[in-house]
Amino acid sequence: MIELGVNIDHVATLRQQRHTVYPDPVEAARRAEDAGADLITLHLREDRRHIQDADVEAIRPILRTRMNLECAITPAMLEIACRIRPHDVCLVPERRQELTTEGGLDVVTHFDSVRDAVSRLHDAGIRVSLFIDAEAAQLDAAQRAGATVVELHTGKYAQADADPGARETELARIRKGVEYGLTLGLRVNAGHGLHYRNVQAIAAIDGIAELNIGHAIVAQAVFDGWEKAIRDMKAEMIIARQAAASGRPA
Ligand SMILES: CC(=O)[C@@H](O)[C@H](O)COP(=O)(O)O
Ligand SMILES: NCC(=O)COP(=O)(O)O
Repeated sequence: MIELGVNIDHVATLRQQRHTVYPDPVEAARRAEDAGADLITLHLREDRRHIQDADVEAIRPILRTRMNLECAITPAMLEIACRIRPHDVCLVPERRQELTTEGGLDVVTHFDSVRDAVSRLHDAGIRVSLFIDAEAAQLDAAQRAGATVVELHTGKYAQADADPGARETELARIRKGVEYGLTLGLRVNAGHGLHYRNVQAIAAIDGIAELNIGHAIVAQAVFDGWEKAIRDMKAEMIIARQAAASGRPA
């Protein structure tokens, strides 16, 4: 089956907007698990625009599922990850001025630093995922760097919402990436920019193990409440996967 990682970054965004104590990402994580989240994803950005170090510390021990900590490859972040020891670390590229994560990690170009980071995290007992674009060269490099998991960046697919041709091109690229990643023996996850109307085609791709979704769930929670927003997203994913498996249109 397919797993849902609920990304709680933008619960913290709302809190940081006014430096209040609410809404509390710890409560968001606990209640996400109650609603069926298979894991909790959070991105500790270098600029600390949403998730704070204290959030990561507080959430790690209360989780009943697993923590997927997203971070950039910097000495400080690797230090934090090795101290907190989440179940998974997903290494992501970061640019200070970006609105959100714009592209995948360029493992080909930064091969040595990625390989060293993977090795250091593995030594700490942490599974490592690399957030990459669905390109054969990046998948090859990810495997050679020692990662056992990749997360394919679905941002371009999501941006093509209004352009059916571009959407199909991106979907085909992701399908091909999943297929190739599996032949390399990688666990293949995906995420970024997925929402209630575009998640189905991605969830239907056989072989994707997990989708990480945040912004759309937090947005939907404004209208429906947090738990319902999570349950509904998971239902969309599972129905799409089951329909694809049985040859029915989702
Ligand atoms: C790496 C990734 O795709 C997520 O972490 C996403 O970027 C959410 O965090 P931001 O919205 O801060 O980019
Ligand atoms: N890695 C992708 C993620 O965690 C969620 O991204 P988004 O749904 O907030 O765009």
